[in-house]
Amino acid sequence: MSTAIIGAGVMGETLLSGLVRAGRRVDQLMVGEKRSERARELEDRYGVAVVSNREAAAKADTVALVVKPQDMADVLAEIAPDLRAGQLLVSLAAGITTAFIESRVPAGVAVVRVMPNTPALVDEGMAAIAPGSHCDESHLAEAESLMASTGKVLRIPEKQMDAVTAISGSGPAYIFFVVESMIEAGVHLGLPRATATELVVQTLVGSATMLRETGSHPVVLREQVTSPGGTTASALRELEIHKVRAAFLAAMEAARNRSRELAEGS
Ligand SMILES: NC(=O)C1=CN([C@@H]2O[C@H](COP(=O)(O)OP(=O)(O)OC[C@H]3O[C@@H](n4cnc5c(N)ncnc54)[C@H](O)[C@@H]3O)[C@@H](O)[C@H]2O)C=CC1
Ligand SMILES: O=C(O)[C@@H]1CCC=N1
Repeated sequence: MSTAIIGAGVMGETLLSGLVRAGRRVDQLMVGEKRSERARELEDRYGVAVVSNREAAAKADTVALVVKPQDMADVLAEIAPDLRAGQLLVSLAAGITTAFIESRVPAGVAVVRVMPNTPALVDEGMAAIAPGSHCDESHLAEAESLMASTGKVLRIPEKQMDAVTAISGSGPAYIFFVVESMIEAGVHLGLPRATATELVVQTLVGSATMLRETGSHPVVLREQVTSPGGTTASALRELEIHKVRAAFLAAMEAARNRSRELAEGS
């Protein structure tokens, strides 16, 4: 089964590298990429064939669309003449609905909408997938196997996709923001930057591993750290006073709303 990736920026390369690591034959992969210097970089790095979008659409069994949401209509208009019924089109773009895609491609092309995230680069990705209206189990299973090469995959109804985008799609950026803030705070407290960085990163990895391995609720894990009248209680009080919880709610609502707007092409 050959797979084409159209749009090989950050997320397109993340998918490509994951497929290569998972053992997909490079001669069964191809890339369509607008920027020629970027195309050459990928040819050099992975030995993958870079072809025109139309050739990719005509030759591949599965076509992954990894261009920006704002570029999706143009790419679909370009490749629609080369697509055929039974082919699988997987869109990784935020906001873009399966209905948007289905209305621009030949009838019978199966469409799956995916929301991946960048930890896929280290095979710890979280991808959610939702079927379009001409999708059967084999199409969904193929999309699942594509994304499973870089991490976990969850099947969801498409109506949850904007909320999922706000959580796991954009989520790594929130975590990196928290990490950056904690490192800066460590430097303010007088620690060398390298020390602060090592402390914060390992604290993050350890806490994430505890969440995954114990399956305990985060409130339980937080309470275990919070000694009565101690340091953690003092810190958490400040986080509440500064409305960090409310800020997360507002931030994720903004991301969800932006995902909805992207569907309208803005
Ligand atoms: N970066 C991330 O963490 C995530 C990104 N996504 C989605 O992935 C998609 C791509 O995002 P990024 O990789 O971050 O953006 P990017 O800007 O790094 O990559 C987009 C690539 O598409 C190429 N491109 C644009 N028009 C093209 C055309 N007509 N034909 C061929 N290639 C074309 C660009 O040259 C660029 O290399 C977006 O739709 C985004 O919503 C989804 C989840 C996470
Ligand atoms: O920021 C964005 O629009 C994309 C979608 C989710 C993560 N990055």
